Amino acid sequence: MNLIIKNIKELVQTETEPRRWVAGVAMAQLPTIKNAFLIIKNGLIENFGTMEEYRALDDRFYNGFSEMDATGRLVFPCFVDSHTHIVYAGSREQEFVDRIKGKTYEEIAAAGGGILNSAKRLQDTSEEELFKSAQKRLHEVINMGTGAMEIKSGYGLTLHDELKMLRVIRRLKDLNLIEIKANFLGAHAIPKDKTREEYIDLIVNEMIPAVAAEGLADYVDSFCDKGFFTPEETDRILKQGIKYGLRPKIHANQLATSGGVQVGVANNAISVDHLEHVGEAEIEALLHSETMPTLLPGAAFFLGLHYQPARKMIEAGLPIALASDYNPGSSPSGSMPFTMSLACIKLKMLPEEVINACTINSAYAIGLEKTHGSIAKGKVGNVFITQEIPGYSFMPYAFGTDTIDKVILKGKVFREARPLLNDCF
Ligand SMILES: N=CN[C@@H](CCC(=O)O)C(=O)O
Ligand SMILES: [Zn+2]
Repeated sequence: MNLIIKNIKELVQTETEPRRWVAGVAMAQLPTIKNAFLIIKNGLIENFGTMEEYRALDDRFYNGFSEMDATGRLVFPCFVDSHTHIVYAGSREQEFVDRIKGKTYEEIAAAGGGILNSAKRLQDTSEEELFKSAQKRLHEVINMGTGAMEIKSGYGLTLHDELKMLRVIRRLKDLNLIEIKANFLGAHAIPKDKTREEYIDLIVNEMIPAVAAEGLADYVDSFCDKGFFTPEETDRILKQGIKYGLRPKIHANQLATSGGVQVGVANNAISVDHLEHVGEAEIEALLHSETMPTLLPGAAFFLGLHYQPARKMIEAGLPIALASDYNPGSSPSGSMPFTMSLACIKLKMLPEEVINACTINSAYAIGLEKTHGSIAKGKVGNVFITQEIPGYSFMPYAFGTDTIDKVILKGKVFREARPLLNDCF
């Protein structure tokens, strides 16, 4: 679809020179254009600039385009959510209540709850049912401004069920307008009926070759953490994934200083995610890498863990990406606006830093920095228009408030304007 958005109060995250990511002090710089226009043609960003520049254009080229007026509103590139687990069955609010009463996430997992609880439910659920519930979650997050995402397997834990999850992800990819990357997370937990050795052999010898044979995944993951997979086990799994064309993208250092960051970097992971436990050695390893440190403050918030040392990382010169970690156990929300608020409030990141972390840097974390994550000519026309708000810092400031008015995917309106509650009176 062809669309012109005019009179934009501020067009956020504009880009004229391609960037892979932004790091260190540059994270606090956010390019924007005030009083702007944006043109989307055949689903791609065709042009943008000031309204003055717009008036100088020859409008014969834009005959027949739909028009929108964004007076008082900001336009952002859609968020890229680079870490989710939205294919799952059932929910885990009983564990939520158990944690309120004092149990820890690790205690619940060790007693057969947690990931194993979700795996049991997923094994008992058909592919069709899984698809329907994941599709609902996908629509939910698009309405909150997400325009590209990564989805993991990891609640199957058998060859049959891991493939079932990945086929659901493929179907989501095929049937939706947003770009989706699939991550094979067989190494999420050890199932009860297998020893560690048996299960890791299964991942390496059967699951990875089968996933690759059907072309079902872009990435290979491992939950490299205390009580889950060791760096040595992770290294074996990642190397086998690489052999089968899957780039590593892993869970690391959520529960302890696990060695996950180093094993990820050593295997050229595209990102290492969570990072509650990060010290000098991890920062040093990341500084000399092409690996995007990805923070998931929603999981730290929900589990009551201490927050990631974002300031220390940025001051050391690192880039940071942020993602929702939408999953039933540690982050049952896929809201990128709330992720931004948490990162500002708890990680002490600036609004400019969180916007960079949720757009261009998270696009890099799923290999989409050339097509998503900024307003640049030729990139995919996935944008959202805000309600009338004072400026971009209002979004993370007004936590929990729905500040989005419309979501546009490839130039098509996905979410129509919804009045704010105030407008109803
Ligand atoms: N940390 C590992 N995996 C998920 C949680 C999975 C679960 O508890 O179901 C996460 O990213 O937080
Ligand atoms: Zn995760």
